[in-house]
Amino acid sequence: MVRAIMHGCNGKMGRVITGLISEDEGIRIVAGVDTYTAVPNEYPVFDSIEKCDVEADVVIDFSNASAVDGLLSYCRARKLPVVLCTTGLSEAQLAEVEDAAKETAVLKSANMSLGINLLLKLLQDAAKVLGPAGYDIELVERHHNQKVDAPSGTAIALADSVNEALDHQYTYVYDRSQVRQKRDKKEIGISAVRGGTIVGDHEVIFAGTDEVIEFRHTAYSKSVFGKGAVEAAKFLAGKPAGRYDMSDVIQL
Ligand SMILES: NC(=O)C1=CN([C@@H]2O[C@H](COP(=O)(O)OP(=O)(O)OC[C@H]3O[C@@H](n4cnc5c(N)ncnc54)[C@H](O)[C@@H]3O)[C@@H](O)[C@H]2O)C=CC1
Ligand SMILES: O=C(O)C1=N[C@H](C(=O)O)C[C@H](O)C1
Repeated sequence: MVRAIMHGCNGKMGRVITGLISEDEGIRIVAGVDTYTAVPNEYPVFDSIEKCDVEADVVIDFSNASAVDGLLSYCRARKLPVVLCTTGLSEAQLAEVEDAAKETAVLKSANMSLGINLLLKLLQDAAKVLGPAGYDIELVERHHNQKVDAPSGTAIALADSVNEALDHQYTYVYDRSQVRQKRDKKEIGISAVRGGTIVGDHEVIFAGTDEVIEFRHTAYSKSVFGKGAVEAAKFLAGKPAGRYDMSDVIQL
C-alpha cells in the first residue's frame, strides 16, 4: 500500500484526489498539507510542509507556485518522490525542479489526463508537416474564473511540443495589443480565456491558405486529472532519483 502526502489537500484538486484515493486499495493518504485548515479531514493536516512529520512514500502536489520551493526542499532532504502538478512555475523554479531530480524522483506534468498526453504526441506529427508548409499556429485555452496562472501550464506544454518538432524555431506571443504589425511566420500565438466553471479546454489551430486543422481537448471533470495523478503517485513511489513525466506512466 503506497502512503501519500496530499500537498494542497483542501483545494479543488486536493479534494478530488482525496475522494479517488478513498476508493483505491493500492494507495492511502497518510497526511495532508494546506494553509487553509478550517475544514475537517479524515487524515492529519499540517499548515506547512515543514511541519509534516508523517512517514510517506510519495507526495502529490496540487497547490500554488509559491508553495513549490518549500515542497522541493522537503522532498530533497527526505529523498521523497514527488508528483508535481502545480502550474505557473517561474524559470528559477523550473531549474530548481531539475536540481531536485538529481536527489529524488520528480514527476512533473502540467496535465495528468490521458487525452492531453496523447495530444502532445500527435501534435508533433502534425507540426512536422504543417509548420514547413507555412501554416500559422495558434493556441487557445479556456479555464474557470478561479485560475490564477495564465496561460495554462498545458498550453505552454502543447506549444513546447509543437516547437520541439519544429527545431525550436518558433517564439511565443501572448499579447498582440501593443504592436501594429502582422504576425510573424515563426510564432505561436497563445490566448487565455477565463470564465465560469470551465474545467479545462485547449485548442491548437493550424491555419493555412484555404484550410484550417484544429486539435481540441476538453476536460469535462477534474477527475481526468485526478486519476492520472493517482496513477503517477503509485508509479513513482520507490523509484530512483530522476525526472519523470506522464509518458513514463501511460502507454502511448
Ligand atoms: N497537472 C494537472 O493536471 C493539473 C494541475 N492543476 C494545477 O494545480 C494547482 C492547484 O489547482 P486547484 O486545486 O484547482 O487550486 P485551488 O486553489 O483550489 O487549491 C490549491 C490549494 O493549495 C493550498 N495552498 C496554497 N498555498 C499553500 C502552501 N504554501 N502549502 C500548502 N498548501 C497551499 C490552497 O489553500 C488551496 O487549498 C494549480 O496550479 C493548477 O493549475 C490543476 C488541475 C490539473
Ligand atoms: O487550474 C486548472 O484548473 C488547470 N490547470 C492545469 C494547467 O494550467 O494546464 C491543467 C488543467 O487544464 C486544469
